[in-house]
Amino acid sequence: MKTFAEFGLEPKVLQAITELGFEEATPIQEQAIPLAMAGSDLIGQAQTGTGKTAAFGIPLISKIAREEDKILALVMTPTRELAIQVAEEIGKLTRFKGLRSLAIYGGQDIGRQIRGLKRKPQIIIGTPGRLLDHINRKTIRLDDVQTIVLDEADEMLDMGFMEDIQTILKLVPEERQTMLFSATMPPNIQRLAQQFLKNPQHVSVIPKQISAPLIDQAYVEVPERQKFEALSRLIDMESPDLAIVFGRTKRRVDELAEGLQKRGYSADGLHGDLSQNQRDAVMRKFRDGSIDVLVATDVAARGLDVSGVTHVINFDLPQDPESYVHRIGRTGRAGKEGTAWSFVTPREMDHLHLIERVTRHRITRKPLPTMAEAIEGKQRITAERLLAMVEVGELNEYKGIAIQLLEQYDSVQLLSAAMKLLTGDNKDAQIELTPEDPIRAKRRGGKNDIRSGRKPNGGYGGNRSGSGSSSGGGYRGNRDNASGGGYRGNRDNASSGGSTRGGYSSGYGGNSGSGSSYGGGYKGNRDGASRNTDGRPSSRPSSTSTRPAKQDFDA
Ligand SMILES: Nc1ncnc2c1ncn2[C@@H]1O[C@H](COP(=O)(O)OP(=O)(O)OP(=O)(O)O)[C@@H](O)[C@H]1O
Ligand SMILES: [Mg+2]
Repeated sequence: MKTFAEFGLEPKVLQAITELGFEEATPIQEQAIPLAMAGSDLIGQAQTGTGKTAAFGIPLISKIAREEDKILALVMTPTRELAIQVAEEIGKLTRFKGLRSLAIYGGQDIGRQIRGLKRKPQIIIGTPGRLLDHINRKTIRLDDVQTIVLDEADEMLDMGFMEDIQTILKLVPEERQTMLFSATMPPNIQRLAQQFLKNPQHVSVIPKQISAPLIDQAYVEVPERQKFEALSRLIDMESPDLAIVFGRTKRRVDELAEGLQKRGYSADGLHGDLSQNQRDAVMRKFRDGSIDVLVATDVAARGLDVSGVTHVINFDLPQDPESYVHRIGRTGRAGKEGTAWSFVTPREMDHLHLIERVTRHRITRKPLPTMAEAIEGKQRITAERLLAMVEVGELNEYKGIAIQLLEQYDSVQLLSAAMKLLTGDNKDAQIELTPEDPIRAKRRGGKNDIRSGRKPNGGYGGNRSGSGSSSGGGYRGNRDNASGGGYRGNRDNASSGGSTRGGYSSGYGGNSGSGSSYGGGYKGNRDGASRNTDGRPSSRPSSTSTRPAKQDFDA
């Protein structure tokens, strides 16, 4: 493992890295940083949570001088939340160097962004739709850009982004460095690479299993109508510090968040029909721990890095295996362990097996948590809270009444009653969810396969639904229809199981792990899913809440 000092970085950048607490480079950083510093175009693939952001961020900022007053680097991300997060990380890395960076994404007041642009940032991190908007208004000019990064490049390739990205890339000088990063690199990435990259170096730090090694993956077979009960038992049993629950559609997410709240959980929902203010507020609450459970569509599947996420629960399986990999990758990051659970309805078992095949990982079947396990889990938490309170002390005001009560009642009886009150059992709240259709496994490969190069984003034979051609804009790009009319490519679902450990050694301090194995190409192709870009309200059909929620992406 290399230390960052070995990369020949300037002191101010090194200082920022130290401040971030990074001691050693992760494998992707070790491989990508020297190549990127040397100016190569790059395709970088490494498991979720292994520091790809810094792998491109460090070289990118190293190339820019503080005195510059033009946009010299552009990072594109598929979602607004990710743009914000990457901008923050770049902000931290440039803290001592004093570069200016700005996040540009849909849903935020454009006037505010224009004012930000007047401060002459050298680095822009944005979602494609809003970027184009600024380009068209001439508030952003890309004539001087020297470095372009597509974070979650494969995701950005999905229809709806491809054209925007092509438009943007064509506006950037030919003489530039272009880098693509993701944990998954379906073969169709090659198309974009051929078009826009020059002799790219491939850096792949992917062991045999594509999912991150520190994630314990399990699944539960559960009929659709019992899923909510299963979820609430699972949360009780596991008592996650922070959990992300993925639902297939916006409606699903709304209903789940509301149901969980009614049952007394501290939960909130995130999807693309919320205003950006609402989205920001939910993310803020989740990051600072004022909610424990984030219920989300795939808008939260890619790139988000929230420390303390111990559990990912796929309430609905994702449509494609890549999405599974990214969703569960919200836990088990930076050398920490995590647990992923997936709910699979009996008719979705084939789909689960597809995910297992593509990710080359067996997902362990587990029984539905029993009521007894759920109660035990809740009581354990209550007892922990109670004991923490004893530790803190400062109970003098309560001691008088406690002594009085103990004189009159049995101590076990009293404490049990207090525990019951504290546990706050809201199990009576009846929660009814609108049922979702099961996800069906699609054949991967075949003549429509993207690997054949015939269809840019074809996915497994023609799944990807025609999405709403909504007024003005609709979706661009071809995208075949998919089953279940009106759906646009939903792709969530996921399952998980079995403890997979070992393999890749992260190299972050304090994490066991064994040699990183490089190279294993992973060949899964993914189906495309549609989504609208931001900054184009017209392309977002109204009341899409019952559709699979891919359009949440971007901006
Ligand atoms: N060298 C390092 N040492 C310790 N922690 C690191 C190092 N590099 C990055 N990290 C931390 O690891 C976490 C994950 O990093 P990052 O978000 O860049 O992962 P990623 O590979 O982009 O994952 P994803 O595929 O999910 O987007 C972040 O909290 C980051 O600060
Ligand atoms: Mg990332």
